[in-house]
Amino acid sequence: MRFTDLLRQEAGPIWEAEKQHPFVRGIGDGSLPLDRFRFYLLQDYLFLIEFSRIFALGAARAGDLATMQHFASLLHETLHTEMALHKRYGERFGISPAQMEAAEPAPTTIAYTRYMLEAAWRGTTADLAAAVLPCQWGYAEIGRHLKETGDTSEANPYRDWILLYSSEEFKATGDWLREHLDRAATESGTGDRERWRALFLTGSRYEYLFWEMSWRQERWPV
Ligand SMILES: Cc1ncc(CN)c(N)n1
Repeated sequence: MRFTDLLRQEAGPIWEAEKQHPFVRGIGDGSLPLDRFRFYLLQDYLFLIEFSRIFALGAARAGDLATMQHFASLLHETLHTEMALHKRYGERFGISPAQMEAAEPAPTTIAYTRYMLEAAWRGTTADLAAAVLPCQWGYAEIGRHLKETGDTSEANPYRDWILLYSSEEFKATGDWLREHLDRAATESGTGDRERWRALFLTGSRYEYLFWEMSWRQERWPV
């Protein structure tokens, strides 16, 4: 069994809780209140800016040209394809990209992005892959799940979200990160694999928390 399959198996209950989360279900059937999606959109825009820095670090750290190219294309996809989706949704809400960029990050957005950035900054490109896999692989899985079970008609305001995250192009980004981590796992000892396991599980929990934050429209208490 692939190392990343073992990680996915262990994180099963967390990933299932994500699929059952009212925010995710609401995207799927289009019932999510718009103010909750608007909150998510701004936080996710800020999230993606920090997320992009992680891929830039991956490119800088890469041990070979092919790995550098993969991280550079992940960086490009995030900055140009994913963020373009967010900008289009922003337009529908009458929010400009500059306003999105100036939004105040909520506690969970800061905690999650800094958690990943720290792992990427201190570790190897395999550590980086373990930390970001729950994002790329997780969104691809949720996107596919919602495409299969949800409403992708024009009536669903979140249709474009579902279509992007269920696309083959998006799935390929997570597939490559999995291969990168699996390759490292075959050449590493228990200590490394344990660290990657912890990064993957904590990342998965933060993914859940991000839905929860958006559902509750989390704010600083004081
Ligand atoms: C919180 C979160 N996690 C993952 C993704 C997919 N890159 C995202 N846009 N936002």
